[in-house]
Amino acid sequence: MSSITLALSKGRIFEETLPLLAAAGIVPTDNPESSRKLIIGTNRPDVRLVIVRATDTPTYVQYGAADLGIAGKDVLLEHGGAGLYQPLDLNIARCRLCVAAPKGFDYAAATRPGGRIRIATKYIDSAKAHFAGKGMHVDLIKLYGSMELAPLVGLADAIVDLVSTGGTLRANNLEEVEEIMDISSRLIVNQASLKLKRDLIQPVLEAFAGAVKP
Ligand SMILES: Nc1ncnc2c1ncn2[C@@H]1O[C@H](COP(=O)(O)OP(=O)(O)OP(=O)(O)O)[C@@H](O)[C@H]1O
Ligand SMILES: O=P(O)(O)OC[C@H]1O[C@H](OP(=O)(O)OP(=O)(O)O)[C@H](O)[C@@H]1O
Repeated sequence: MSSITLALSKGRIFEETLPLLAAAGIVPTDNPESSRKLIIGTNRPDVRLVIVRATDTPTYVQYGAADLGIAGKDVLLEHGGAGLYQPLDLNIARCRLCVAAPKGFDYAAATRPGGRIRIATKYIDSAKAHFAGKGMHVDLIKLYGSMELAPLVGLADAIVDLVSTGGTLRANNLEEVEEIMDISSRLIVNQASLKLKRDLIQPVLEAFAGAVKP
C-alpha cells in the first residue's frame, strides 16, 4: 500500500497545523510536545508525521525523506526551494521579517550611501538581498537564535529577525526600524512525490486549501 510522510516542526507550526490536518481527516496518535517520538502515526494507516527542526523541513522534503511539509517563508527563502513545489500559503505562524535596532540608534545615518552597518541574523540570504536592494554593503554575522542580544552587547549595530507581537523587542529596549516582508508558513511538496503519489497527496492539498483561514 502506498503511503505519505508529512514533515512538521514542534511549536508554533505544529499547534496551528492541527486544524488543517483535521480538515484532511488526519489525527496524530501522539502529541510531539509531550512525546520524544520523532515518527508519529496517525488515525490513517497511509499517513505518518515526522518531527523535524523548523529549519530542516525543506531539506527532508527536497530529498523525498518526507513527501510533504510545512515551513515558514523565512526558512524557505534561506533554503532556496530546490526540488520543492509550493502550492499553498497556509496563512499560519504569521509574523514579519524586520530590521530592529536599539532605541535611539540613527538607522537612517547608518544606511546612507557610504555608511557601514553590522547586522546579526539567522537570515543571511534575506538580509543580504534586502540591503543589496538598497545599494548597501553590510557586515553580516550569522546567529542561530536570540538575535535580540547582539546589539545589547556590542556584537552588532542592528538585527534582522522575525517580529510578531513586538514583545521581545520591547523587553530588550529595541525597536523596529524597517520592515522587510510579511512571513507565513507554506505547504511544500516533493516534486517527484507529487507525480508518483498524486492520488494520496491531491486530497490533502484540497483539504488544506479548503481549511485555510483568510
Ligand atoms: N514570533 C513569531 N510569531 C509567529 N511566527 C513565528 C514567530 N517566530 C517564528 N515564527 C515562524 O514559525 C517558524 C518556526 O518557528 P519556531 O520558533 O518553531 O522555530 P525556530 O526555533 O525558529 O527554528 P529552529 O528550531 O529550526 O531554529 C519560523 O520559521 C517562522 O516562520
Ligand atoms: O514579536 P514577538 O511576538 O516577541 O516574537 C518575536 C520572537 O519570536 C521568534 O523567536 P523564537 O521564540 O522562535 O526564539 P528563537 O530566538 O530561538 O528563534 C523571533 O526570533 C523573535 O525573537
